[in-house]
Amino acid sequence: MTRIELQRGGFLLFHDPFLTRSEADASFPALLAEVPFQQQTIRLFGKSILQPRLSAWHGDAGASYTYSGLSLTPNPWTPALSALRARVEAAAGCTFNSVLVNHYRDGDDSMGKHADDEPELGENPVIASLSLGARRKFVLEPKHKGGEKVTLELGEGNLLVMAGTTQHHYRHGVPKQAGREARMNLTFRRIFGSGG
Ligand SMILES: O=C(O)CCC(=O)C(=O)O
Ligand SMILES: [Fe+2]
Repeated sequence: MTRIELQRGGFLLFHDPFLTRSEADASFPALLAEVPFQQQTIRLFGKSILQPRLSAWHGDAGASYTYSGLSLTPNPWTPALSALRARVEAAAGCTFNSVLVNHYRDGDDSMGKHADDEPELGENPVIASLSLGARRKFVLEPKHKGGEKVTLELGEGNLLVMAGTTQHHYRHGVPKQAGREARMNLTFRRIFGSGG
């Protein structure tokens, strides 16, 4: 495990490898079979846009979150998601009540730069990000001037934990990368409020 202190504040814990090869190889098809992936539409500047990836949100019944004024109820935990949650909680040393699962079908799928800083996640969220399948560049860069850019290759069952004030000072994303095979990423989170 490598600990990376971020210059502007916050830190990363990088476990590479994390899952064994056989755990990672078994998890990918199990999740494909169990998780109801959908291409979600988001509204941006008054326009409806299809997200460039598939996703699904699972969690405890109380862990609802509010998005564009809607209170969303998570899908229930599946066997593969519960097993991975237990594995990730043991490594992170904390508990999670929800997970956002993203499926990048190929190198054309991506995630724009953002910070996971919704109020439901609390002041300094611990976000544990497990990646399966093809490795993709994960870019973390400061929101404001000063501070370093960090690029990691996430995939093949490795685990990145973002903690401390990381979400206050940095944004992260997964750019397009031509020719890459399918990848899945699970960000385990703790949602506060609504009894969760
Ligand atoms: O796919 C990744 O590695 C990043 C996912 C992410 O940032 C998120 O779900 O908030
Ligand atoms: Fe994120």
